[in-house]
Amino acid sequence: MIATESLSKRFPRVTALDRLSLDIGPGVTGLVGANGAGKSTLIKILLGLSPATEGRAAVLGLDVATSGAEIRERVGYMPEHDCLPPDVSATEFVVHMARMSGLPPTAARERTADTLRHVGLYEERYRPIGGYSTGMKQRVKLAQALVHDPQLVLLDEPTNGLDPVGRDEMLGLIRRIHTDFGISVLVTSHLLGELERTCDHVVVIDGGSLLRSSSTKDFTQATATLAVEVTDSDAHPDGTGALRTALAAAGVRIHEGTEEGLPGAGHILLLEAAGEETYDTVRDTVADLGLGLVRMEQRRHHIAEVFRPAAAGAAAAGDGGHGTDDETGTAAAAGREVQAR
Ligand SMILES: Nc1ncnc2c1ncn2[C@@H]1O[C@H](COP(=O)(O)OP(=O)(O)OP(=O)(O)O)[C@@H](O)[C@H]1O
Repeated sequence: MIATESLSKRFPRVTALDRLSLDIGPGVTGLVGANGAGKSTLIKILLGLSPATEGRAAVLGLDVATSGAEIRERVGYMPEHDCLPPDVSATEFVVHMARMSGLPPTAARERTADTLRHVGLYEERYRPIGGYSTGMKQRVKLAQALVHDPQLVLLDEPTNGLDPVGRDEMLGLIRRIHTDFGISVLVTSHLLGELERTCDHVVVIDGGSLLRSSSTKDFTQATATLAVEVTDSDAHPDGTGALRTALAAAGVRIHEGTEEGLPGAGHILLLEAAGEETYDTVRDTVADLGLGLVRMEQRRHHIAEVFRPAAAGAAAAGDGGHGTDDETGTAAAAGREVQAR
């Protein structure tokens, strides 16, 4: 779908993209990076709207340097910033955009009705956009990107300014663009966590350079790590410490990593699960010590944790689904930590 080779964009005072090489296939791909990481610059180059300083890029097999118009015919674009005319209705605006994309009048009206219904704006479609909420405006921007039935859409920060409910709804819509219509998606965000739920593949950039590109599954793969939390007792006022010593004596490997920032951090032991018998060893050891077992669960990575220093070498870092803040840090902060290692 998208391929770049040593792509750079230099402005007089700043390098927005620095020898970026990417290969993005079909499906939903997240492009994550902090403000200023170079996401919007990359999108503008991919649309043929802004020339690269050096390197090459192709979208749907078309060279961005020579085939900008053909690319824009086949690709939808949802810009980051508010760019909607306040005095016209969603229907008028989206029909206009469909006509601009080359659809004949009847097809433009039909596609507009279908697309506005898909983004959940059917009832309000005749009201002027100026009276819309941020969430509704984002939906209009999404509708105009989809109306000409593109093969690929580039969505620049579509969840910007939305409250948590609006953000979840937008992420659901984005997912369905691919599942319902087979349209591939490149979606940018500065929030690592929201891409984890929405994307098949995640690309992380910082300072215009590639930090990592891999499937969401690889980012978040299940690890053979057990998290164990126990109560203290009169005999063992530091239950966690007593369990640590006893398990180490029983030959269980204990990870050094902790779960900073998570509820119960400091009381949770992270162990290597060598097999089924590790579960039995933990259960028996907890019982022998007379402690209460609060929980024992296998851990998964969250994307954000891939970038935490504590995660280095400790596949341990992770969360079983209770309380990791999906928005922990930005890609840039994360990236700097990665680079620092
Ligand atoms: N036309 C321009 N002239 C000069 N510098 C620019 C221009 N466009 C972008 N930049 C700079 O290039 C860098 C990358 O900007 P870009 O907008 O691509 O980042 P971004 O990841 O999309 O961030 P944001 O989410 O804030 O839009 C920033 O330092 C920005 O200030």
